[in-house]
Amino acid sequence: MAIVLGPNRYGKAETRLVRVVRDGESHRLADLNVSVALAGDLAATHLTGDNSGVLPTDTMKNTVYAFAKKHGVGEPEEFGLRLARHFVTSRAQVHSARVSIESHGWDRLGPHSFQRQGSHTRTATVTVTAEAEQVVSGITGLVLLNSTASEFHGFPRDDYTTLTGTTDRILATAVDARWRHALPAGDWATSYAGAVEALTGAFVDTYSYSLQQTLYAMGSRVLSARPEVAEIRLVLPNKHHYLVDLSPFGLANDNEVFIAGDRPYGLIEGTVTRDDAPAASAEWYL
Ligand SMILES: O=c1[nH]c(=O)c2[nH]c(=O)[nH]c2[nH]1
Repeated sequence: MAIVLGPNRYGKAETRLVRVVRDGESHRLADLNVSVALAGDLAATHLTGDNSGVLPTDTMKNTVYAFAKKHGVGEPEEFGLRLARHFVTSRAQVHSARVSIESHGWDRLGPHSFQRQGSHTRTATVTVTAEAEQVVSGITGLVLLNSTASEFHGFPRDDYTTLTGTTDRILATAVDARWRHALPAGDWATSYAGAVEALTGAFVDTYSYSLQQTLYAMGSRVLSARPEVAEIRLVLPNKHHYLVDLSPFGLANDNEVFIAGDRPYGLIEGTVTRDDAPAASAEWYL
């Protein structure tokens, strides 16, 4: 009996790329999850650890970002073909390249503001006792992004601070909001639609120096627009987008190519309330 190496491949999975195209004031967005898998003459590394034919998966990731800058993204099929052809034609050991792409769609809210397509969830929680009824409405998973008009600087530094301040960054979050009604809304559908419009409108309109500032603007806009809402609680993950350093490849990156971070993320939480808001039921505080 002989033991032999069967089919194998390797690559970098799930490179999260956000490419901003800055057409003057108006921006466009590509948001991809790119997985590369190469196959070919790869026996040596498996059998003896000889890596002379093993293009690092780190290089594959860099290629995704560099190509996004150099050539743009275009349709995912086009971007995938460009990458796969590159790996097959540039390395003799690589006989096959598979590039799989998930492309997340975004709807436009403004020149540099977007709402991710897909599901967000409307929520409603009512609490009834002999004394009172409380209605809490909400939304979760509403993903919003501004590709500019966001800065973060002026923060304190200590021995562990490495973050550099920025005057132009992507600001993105998945809105998780709950608001309690002071008055029965009468028309719950109109109330909900108006609250969501206020949340997204404030996100779009606020030139942001911190996600905390945006949170307060969003909460205030809901209270201003909807007299029936007494108080709103917002939980906003800061979905970080890291600027890719393309200088090793001789490429500039003028806020065009980003790594969409996964974890960890900042989590900004806050309540915006009316000073004359009626008392909440105990459940609101749990
Ligand atoms: O809007 C922000 N608020 C923060 O508190 C913070 N902290 C951080 O590292 N980046 C950011 N961004």
